[in-house]
Amino acid sequence: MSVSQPYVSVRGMSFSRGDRLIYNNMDVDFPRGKVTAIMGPSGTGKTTLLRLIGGQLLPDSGTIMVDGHNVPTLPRKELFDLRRKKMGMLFQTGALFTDLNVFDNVAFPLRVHTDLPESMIRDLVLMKLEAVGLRGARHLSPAELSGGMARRVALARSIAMDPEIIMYDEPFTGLDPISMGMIVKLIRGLNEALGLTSLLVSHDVEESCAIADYLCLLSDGRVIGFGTPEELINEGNDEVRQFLRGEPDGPVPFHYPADDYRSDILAGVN
Ligand SMILES: Nc1ncnc2c1ncn2[C@@H]1O[C@H](COP(=O)(O)OP(=O)(O)OP(=O)(O)O)[C@@H](O)[C@H]1O
Repeated sequence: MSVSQPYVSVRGMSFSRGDRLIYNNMDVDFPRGKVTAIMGPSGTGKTTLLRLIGGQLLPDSGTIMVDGHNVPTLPRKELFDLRRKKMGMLFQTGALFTDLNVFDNVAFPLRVHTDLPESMIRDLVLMKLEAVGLRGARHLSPAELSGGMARRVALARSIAMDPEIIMYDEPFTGLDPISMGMIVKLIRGLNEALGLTSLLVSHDVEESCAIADYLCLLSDGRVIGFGTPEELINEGNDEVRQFLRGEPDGPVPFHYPADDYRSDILAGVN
């Protein structure tokens, strides 16, 4: 799919881990102001793609334009500025600081990256906490929060600096259905309220279809489908439909590439 004004535009991008080619000359555009869910079999490279967009990993070749800046060639300082001013990231491992309370966790990026007076930081933090429904929980410590609340505080922290794009990696993992529903609603709501571009990596087909404007399906180092959930469910190729319907048998292989099984067993080495 070609997008008229993408916020992120990847062209001819290749990336390997050791001798494993994760991306092979990939092109993809992520539309501005929309929620795009990036999906695909385990180990395809979804998290890797977010890290490439965030400049934490460098591609072997190709361009990764974020709002007109080619991330892989940005000097260090400009990359930090881009990340700080425009990108919010919510990684599953992005734990809260356990020795800071909820308020101070959300205030942290503002205190580190801005010279704003404390009175303004207070207003901003309360605004972000209000947006995730936890203004009343600001004095609690992370140990006093449920998993779902902690995820919402992390979300408030990741929007503290008013990013233009926010990348979520598996934001629903480990949440009970109610907390999951709240996060789904929040991701969608924040996208609209703040005019964000959102990229969401998730395995949850139902939740992703419910909030995403577009789905981007990756397999074997390339995009195998890009479109609205309806388009892909109704018109996607066999591989796309296999994935969205959760069918174990189909064109997407169950096995990670391996040597011949029989010779592997007989070789007797690990
Ligand atoms: N730090 C690393 N060093 C070496 N290989 C890595 C590293 N991180 C990831 N990989 C490999 O890169 C590939 C892509 O990993 P990635 O985590 O991006 O996949 P994913 O699609 O997000 O998977 P999942 O859905 O299981 O989270 C995998 O084969 C993984 O084994």
